[in-house]
Amino acid sequence: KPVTAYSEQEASEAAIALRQTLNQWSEDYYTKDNPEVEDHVYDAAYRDLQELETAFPSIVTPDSITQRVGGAVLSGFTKVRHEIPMLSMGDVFSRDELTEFDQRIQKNVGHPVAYNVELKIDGLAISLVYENGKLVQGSTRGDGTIGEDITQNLQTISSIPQTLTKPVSIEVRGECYMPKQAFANLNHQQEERGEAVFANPRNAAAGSLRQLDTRVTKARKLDTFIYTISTFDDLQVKTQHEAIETLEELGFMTNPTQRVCHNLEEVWQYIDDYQAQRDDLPYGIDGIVLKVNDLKLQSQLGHTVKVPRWEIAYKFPPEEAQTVVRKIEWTV
Ligand SMILES: CC(C)(C)c1nc(N2CCN(c3ncccn3)CC2)c2cc(C(N)=O)c(N)nc2n1
Repeated sequence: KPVTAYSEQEASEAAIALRQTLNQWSEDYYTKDNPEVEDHVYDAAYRDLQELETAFPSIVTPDSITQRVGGAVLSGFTKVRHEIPMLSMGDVFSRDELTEFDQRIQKNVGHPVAYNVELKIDGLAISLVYENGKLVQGSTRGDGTIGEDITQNLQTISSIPQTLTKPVSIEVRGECYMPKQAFANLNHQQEERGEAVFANPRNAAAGSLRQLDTRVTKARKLDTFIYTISTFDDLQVKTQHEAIETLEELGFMTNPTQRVCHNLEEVWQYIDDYQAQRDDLPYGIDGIVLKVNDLKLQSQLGHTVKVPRWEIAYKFPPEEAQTVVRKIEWTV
């Protein structure tokens, strides 16, 4: 019915219902292959919500899906202090060094440990803060202690939930990256426009996130993999593997390749598996990350000024650029 036929109360109720439907459809769109509804159905409902919110500005809520679109042009980025520093990662380049790492851990804790092994996504680290399940702040890693507030830019990334499935207050961290195909299309477009091309997907992601015009960020097809819960609400999580499963349950995009390895043989297998698949992955990786899986052991091992003692990155040799470019078909 025409929006003029609504009372304010009816408009508010209709808007709430539309938001829930649109959020569900949007969630399905990014988590399932077969989106539940046709685009035109989604667009019609989106337009209905916009009409209601335009006719009744008082019913607009900050988490409404209509508020996600980029539109603000920021004058600059305010600084954000990370209460829990975003640590660096030790990295090694040989299996012998990985063995040394494992020996050091076993000596320290007095017994063999299981590792959660993850791909090292070649993007840039971000932090997301939620209060009662609502996104309140998003920031870059910066120097690990002071980052930049890029909340509005992060809100344009569809895989970052505006609202979690549970009203928890947590801080999470992960990697923001640009998929290889989006990177190829962007550089193609940059060339067409006579603008500078980006050297690699990580630079393209960084440049897209540090945009003062959020509409540009929105157009850049960025994505995320979240891998850490920094502050725990009353979440019952005992291992890194469970933490990532919990992140997925909360509505975050997580990387599906994580694997618990009970010894280094299983780690070598994971490395062989993913070094072989590297060129075919839709996103860039520059190695793998080993993390002591048991969270109590992690805190027992602690960290040095900059680096946790309980994790290590094993870096792959740089991939030859031409193989990456050759693999990707230009889309016009
Ligand atoms: C939580 C810890 C500290 C163990 C941690 N830290 C990470 N990083 C820290 C250093 N970072 C960094 N960035 C710039 C300069 C220095 N260090 C960039 C992220 C991780 C990055 C990835 C990834 N890329 O896929 C990952 N699966 N797990 C991580 N886990």
